[in-house]
Amino acid sequence: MTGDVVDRVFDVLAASAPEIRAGLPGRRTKTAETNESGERQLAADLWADDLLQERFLAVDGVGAYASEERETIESASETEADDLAVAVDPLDGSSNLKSNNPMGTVLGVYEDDLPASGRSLVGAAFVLYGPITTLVTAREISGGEVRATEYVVEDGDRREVGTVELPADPTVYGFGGRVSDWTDDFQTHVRGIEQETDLKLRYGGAMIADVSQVLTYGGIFGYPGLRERPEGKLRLLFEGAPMAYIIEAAGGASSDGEQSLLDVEAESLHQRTPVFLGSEELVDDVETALR
Ligand SMILES: O=P(O)(O)OC[C@H]1O[C@](O)(COP(=O)(O)O)[C@@H](O)[C@@H]1O
Ligand SMILES: [Mg+2]
Ligand SMILES: [Mg+2]
Repeated sequence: MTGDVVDRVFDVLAASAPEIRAGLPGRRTKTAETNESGERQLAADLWADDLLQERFLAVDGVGAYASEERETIESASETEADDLAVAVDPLDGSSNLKSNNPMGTVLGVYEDDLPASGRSLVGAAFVLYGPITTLVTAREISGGEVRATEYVVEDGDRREVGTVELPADPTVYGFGGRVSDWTDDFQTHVRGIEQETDLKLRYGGAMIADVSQVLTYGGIFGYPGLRERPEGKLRLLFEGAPMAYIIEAAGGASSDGEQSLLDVEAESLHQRTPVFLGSEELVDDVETALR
């Protein structure tokens, strides 16, 4: 039953992706509005949020919709006690719209009322609007095993490409924020990566696109806690936990600097957290450096 609802949510995301993509060209301008995180919203952010709210709340078995771009949780017109909640970053990396660089959509499907920790996730997915539109999903397949699968989205349908597994030999790294805003410990750690490893820098300013490189080539993506903002930038419910669910399903690891992002307690809907996602040994190294 839960698995069926999760599948329907993934289907709706796949069906909506080409439509969202097609609606982007005319919506690259900033509006006068700001979201709960204090960021100026683009016309595209607001439009994709409205579209996804309507679509997901119409799914049988989905009772609630929450998003980075709206203050409060929206409920379906008719709800049941065991309904699932969908939490969405409608456009991740939307500042890339101006320069025409890749962006994405992220979602988590939670079985508990929001805010809930990543341990309540029963599914997560992201769409990458790159040269082609791809969808990566993660959900339980049997007996507690969660699998990540990649699809190509064509004509609103998803065609399976295969299981996603991080390569054993990592090759890329990328960290967000300004270097001067990083803590001394984190600066030292990154200098070590630059000078003592063979990893190549890959950073594009959209978490989805950067994590997709990590899923493909192995490595690490992170947005650390900053000197003036120890909680970092990315949001736990809409970005950190869903991506952690996916990367852990693909054989990688996640961390807020101390523990798996799935174990971070969720106290508020728009809560931020430092985010590290990638190959297990590289995530372990960050935890050691920040300890
Ligand atoms: O420009 P910065 O500070 O490096 O931040 C980039 C990060 O912020 C984000 O754009 C935040 O996501 P939104 O675009 O959904 O607000 C991430 O995708 C990206 O990793
Ligand atoms: Mg985002
Ligand atoms: Mg966003």
